Amino acid sequence: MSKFIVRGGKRLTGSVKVSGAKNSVLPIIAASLLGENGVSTIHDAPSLDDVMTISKVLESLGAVVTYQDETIQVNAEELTSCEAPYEWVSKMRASFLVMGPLLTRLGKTRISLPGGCAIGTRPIDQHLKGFEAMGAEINLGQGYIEAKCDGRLRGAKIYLDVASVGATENIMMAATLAEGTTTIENAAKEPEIVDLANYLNSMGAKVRGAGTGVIRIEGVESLNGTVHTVIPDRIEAGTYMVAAAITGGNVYVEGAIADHLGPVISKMEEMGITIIPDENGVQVIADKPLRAVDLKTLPYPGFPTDMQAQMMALMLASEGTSIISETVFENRFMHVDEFNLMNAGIRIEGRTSIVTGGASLVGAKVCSTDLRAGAALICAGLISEGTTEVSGTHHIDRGYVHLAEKLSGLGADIWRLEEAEPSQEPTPAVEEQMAAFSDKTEKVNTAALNVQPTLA
Ligand SMILES: CC(=O)N[C@H]1[C@@H](OP(=O)(O)OP(=O)(O)OC[C@H]2O[C@@H](n3ccc(=O)[nH]c3=O)[C@H](O)[C@@H]2O)O[C@H](CO)[C@@H](O)[C@@H]1O
Ligand SMILES: C=C(OP(=O)(O)O)C(=O)O
Repeated sequence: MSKFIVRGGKRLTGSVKVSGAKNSVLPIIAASLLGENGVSTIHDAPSLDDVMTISKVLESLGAVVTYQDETIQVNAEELTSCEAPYEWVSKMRASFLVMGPLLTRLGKTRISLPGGCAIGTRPIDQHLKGFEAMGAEINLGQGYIEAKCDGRLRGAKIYLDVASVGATENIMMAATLAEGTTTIENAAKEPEIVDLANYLNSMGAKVRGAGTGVIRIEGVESLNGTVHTVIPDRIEAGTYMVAAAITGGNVYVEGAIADHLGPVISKMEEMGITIIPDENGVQVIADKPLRAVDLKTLPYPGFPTDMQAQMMALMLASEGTSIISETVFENRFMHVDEFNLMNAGIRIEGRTSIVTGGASLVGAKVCSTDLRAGAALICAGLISEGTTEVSGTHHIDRGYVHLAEKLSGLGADIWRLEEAEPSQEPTPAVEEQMAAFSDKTEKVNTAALNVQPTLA
C-alpha cells in the first residue's frame, strides 16, 4: 500500500510544469482507432495510469500501442476485435469512449457497461441516444452494450439533454465516418472537445464548431494517422495554483493556459490572490489574507467540478464562510468527511457545502475518495499542523504525473511512502526515500518513480 505523507508549514515558491491533459489524451487515444491508414503520434501524453488503461483497451482491440518519453504511437490499421472487456472499462469509465470509433469504423461493437463511480451514477443515455439517432441498433444484456448498424452510420441532428463531455466526444467521433452531416446541439464546450476536434480534423475529418454549443460533422470515407500535441492539463494547473495560494506562496505554473482557466482565475482573484498570466503560463501570488467566496460548478465555461474539492481546501484557509453548490455530479462531496477529520468543520446540506474558513487544520490519516479529493487533501495537508497521510493513491495516479515530486520541487514537505506500515515520524527508511525524492526533483517528468505506466 502506498501513501502520500505531507508535513504542513512550507510556503511554495518557484516554478512547476503542467503535463498534457488527461481529459484530452483519453478521447484522442480512443479516436486513434479511426485511423485506417498510418500511425498516429501523440505528443505530451502524460504518464498516467489512465493512459495505460486506455492503451490496454486499444491493444485488446488489435491496435499496436507504444509509449516512450511522453509520446504515444498508435497503429490501428488492423483491428482484430470490436469488444472492450469489463477488465478495462471497469477500471476507467473513459474506456467507454471507444464505442463511437468502433461502431462507425467496424459497424458493430460490444462494450462493458461503465457503471457508476464514487462521484455519481454517471449514466450513458445521451451517448446511446446519439448512436441510435444515427441508425445504430442498441441491445443491453449481461453487463454489456451491443451496438450495430447496417453499412455506415447516418448523419443526424442530435440534441443532448445535458451538455455531456463524453457524449459529445463519442458522438463526434462516430459522426466522422458517418454518411452525411451530423449536428450536435447543446454540445459540451470544454477545451478538451476542441483538442479532440483538432485531432480528428488533422486525421482528415470535417468537424466545425467545436467549443460552441453546436458542432457539425460532415462524414468522410476514411481517416489517417496523424501527429498531434495534447493541450496542457487545466485541472492539474488549477491544482498547483491552489497549492501555491493555500501556502501564501509565489509560484509560476508553466503551461497553464489562462483562457482555459477563466472561472478558476476569477474565483481566486475574488479571494484576493494575484494571478498574472503570460503566453507560457500563470504566476500565482498570494500575499494577502484570503477572502471567502461562493461558487457553483457548471459545464464549461462555468466553474469546473474537477476543481471543486481543491477550491474547498482553499476556502478552509480563507476568512469567512464560503458556499459551494455542486450541480454537475450528485455525490461529489465525499472529501468533506475526510477534511473534517482534519478539523475542517464543513457542513453539507443537499448539494451544497458550507465551508467556514479560518479553522486550524491538523494533520490526520485521510483517504482519497476520488482523484480530485486526493489532490485537495494534499493541498489541505500543506497548511495543516503536523503530518497528513493520504491513502488511496491509485485515484491520484489516474490524473497527476509525479505529484509529490512536483510539489517538493516547490518546497513542499511531501513524499510518497511505499511501505506497508508507515509511521507518523520519518524512520531511517523514510528519510532515505525523502532524500531520493529531493535528488529526483531536479528531473521531474523524467524519473520513473513507481508511477510510470509500462505499456507493453
Ligand atoms: C475523461 C473525462 O473527460 N472526464 C471528465 C468528463 O466526464 P464525463 O464525460 O463522464 O462527464 P459528463 O459531462 O458526461 O457528465 C456531466 C453530467 O451529465 C450526466 N450525464 C452524462 C452522460 C449521459 O449520457 N447522461 C447524463 O446524464 C452525468 O451524470 C453528469 O451529471 O466531464 C466531467 C464533467 O466536466 C469531468 O468531471 C470529468 O473529469
Ligand atoms: C472525474 C474525473 O475523471 P473521470 O471522468 O475520468 O472519472 C476527474 O478527472 O476529476
